[in-house]
Amino acid sequence: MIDLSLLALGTAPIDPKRTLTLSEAINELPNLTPHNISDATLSAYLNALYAQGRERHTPNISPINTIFLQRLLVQRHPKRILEVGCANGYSTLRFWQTTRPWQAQITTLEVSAPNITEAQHHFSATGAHNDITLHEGNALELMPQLPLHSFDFIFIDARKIYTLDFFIRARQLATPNALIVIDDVIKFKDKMLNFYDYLKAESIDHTIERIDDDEDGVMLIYT
Ligand SMILES: C[S@@+](CC[C@H](N)C(=O)[O-])C[C@H]1O[C@@H](n2cnc3c(N)ncnc32)[C@H](O)[C@@H]1O
Repeated sequence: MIDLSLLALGTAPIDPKRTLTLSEAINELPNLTPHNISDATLSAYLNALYAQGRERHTPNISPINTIFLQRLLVQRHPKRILEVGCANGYSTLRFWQTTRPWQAQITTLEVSAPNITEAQHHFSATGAHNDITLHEGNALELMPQLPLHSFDFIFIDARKIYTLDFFIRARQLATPNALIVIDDVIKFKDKMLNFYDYLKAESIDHTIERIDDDEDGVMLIYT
């Protein structure tokens, strides 16, 4: 388990109990250009987006996983991030929130049309659209079209049975010394057994971080 006391980021704390609805959060956006959205306002917006996602059973990264990933980003300062599977854009916006100080560019891939529409809406509402590029379609087809060796942080969180296929493509897109993070590797291990077999067969070093008690865990692979 992760020691919560180690996770302070120096940003507004995540309070998943905050009771703003998403429309209230949108109304709270200050009358500034979206790019100037404050971290506290962005946090309130994202807490509301997360709460709405829970109601709709959107499988967003959990609050503790969010903090874990944000901490990784702060440690590694990636300049070009690739995400496979953004759903409503929650995790993408958390990545953006964290990397705004050094203006990382984020590319995210999503296949579901309703999710694409929703994510684009939230990227625009927060002003993140200048730093986030959403490619629409099947990541298995999109990834080979992206520039090789160009992403220094890659987060894989799409259809679990294709984890091995995403990973093989991700390795080709990763820079030297990149970090590839694969979500849900404990909870859905049975859906990615060929991926585990591949890691073993290829002797690929990996570590698994157990994030919370419901068996949510991420795998970290350094290239
Ligand atoms: C677990 S959700 C992503 C959640 C998001 N990362 C978050 O934490 O906010 C998985 C997403 O991957 C998308 N997806 C599944 N298979 C995909 C594929 N082959 N290509 C692109 N997106 C895919 C789904 O439509 C879904 O929105």
